[in-house]
Amino acid sequence: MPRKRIYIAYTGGTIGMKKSAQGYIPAPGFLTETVRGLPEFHRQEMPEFVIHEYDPLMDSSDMEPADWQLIAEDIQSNYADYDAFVVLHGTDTMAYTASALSFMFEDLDKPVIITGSQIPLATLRSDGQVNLLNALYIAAYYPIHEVTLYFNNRLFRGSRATKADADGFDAFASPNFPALLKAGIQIELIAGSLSKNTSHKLNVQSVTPQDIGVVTLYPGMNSALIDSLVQQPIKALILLSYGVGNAPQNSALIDSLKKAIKQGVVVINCTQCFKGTVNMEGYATGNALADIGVISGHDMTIEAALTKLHYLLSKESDSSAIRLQLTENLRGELSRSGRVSNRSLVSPSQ
Ligand SMILES: NC(=O)C[C@H](N)C(=O)O
Repeated sequence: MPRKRIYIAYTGGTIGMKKSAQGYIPAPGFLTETVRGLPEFHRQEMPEFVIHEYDPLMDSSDMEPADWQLIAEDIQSNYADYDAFVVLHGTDTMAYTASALSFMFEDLDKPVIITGSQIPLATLRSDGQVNLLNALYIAAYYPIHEVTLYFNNRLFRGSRATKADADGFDAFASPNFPALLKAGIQIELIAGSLSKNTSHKLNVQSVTPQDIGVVTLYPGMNSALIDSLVQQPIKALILLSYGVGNAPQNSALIDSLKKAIKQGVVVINCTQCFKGTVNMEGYATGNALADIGVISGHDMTIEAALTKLHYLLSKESDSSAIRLQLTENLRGELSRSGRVSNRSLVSPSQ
């Protein structure tokens, strides 16, 4: 069997960084040179690969939607020439990019795996070598045709992943969906599928920056804070509520949200809990939100909710289409399928 060909897009992040007086910084050429010197990467069993280094290399904390667009277009322009794609990326916003790319790639039928490391590849005890080596191996021999995130021996669905540990090697989790694959002594497929999705042509939906508010509720929060936020020219507001989607039964807060929804702001309710799902029918405190037209974010991560909003607000101009698709399962990002209660579709003018 001919060796698979993999395109590595090195965008930046710790994996290729070098120590400087200001701390770790990305250094052009350094990752490519390091990989060239590591014999495991060039064994006969490994796929062939090319490394394309971005200019400038970025710490992922500096990334913006324009960078998601750049990565998507880079993969699109190399799509026909490679069997799979590995994106080397900083860990800080890796889950945002993974979610964004999941939505932007429509009809993806090749693997796109995002990975990186907590310690630079060229540093002793780095997790970069195993992460990159396994990502390449899995892309070649266990091709799962979706956007995924590989870290610390697990492959996650991109639209389900979240950064879960700031300084540990087990830095990512997928709290509401099982890992697609686990790499132990054996490589074990769990929730992933090796069957091809489509034979359609890849379509990349562009995203443009969108003004989106994100608010975490906390006991004693002054509703004037929400009121002042919804006075801003925002198109959507992600409310990180308590438990299964509850907010205080404070009439000033409900009135602010109601006013925003009337003005066309899409308000989506995600839980601030690490795991679990929103169910606004559960308590009166959640019901009050559903009644005014707040949309359930179900069990989406905040990364998925934010990037899905970018995707939908860039693609659609009709607000009821946006509201409907937010509750639908587009890329495996939420557990509930298209079934939605009519109340969550109350249009802003009603
Ligand atoms: N481990 C890392 O890659 C963190 C780095 N600040 C980044 O996100 O680019």
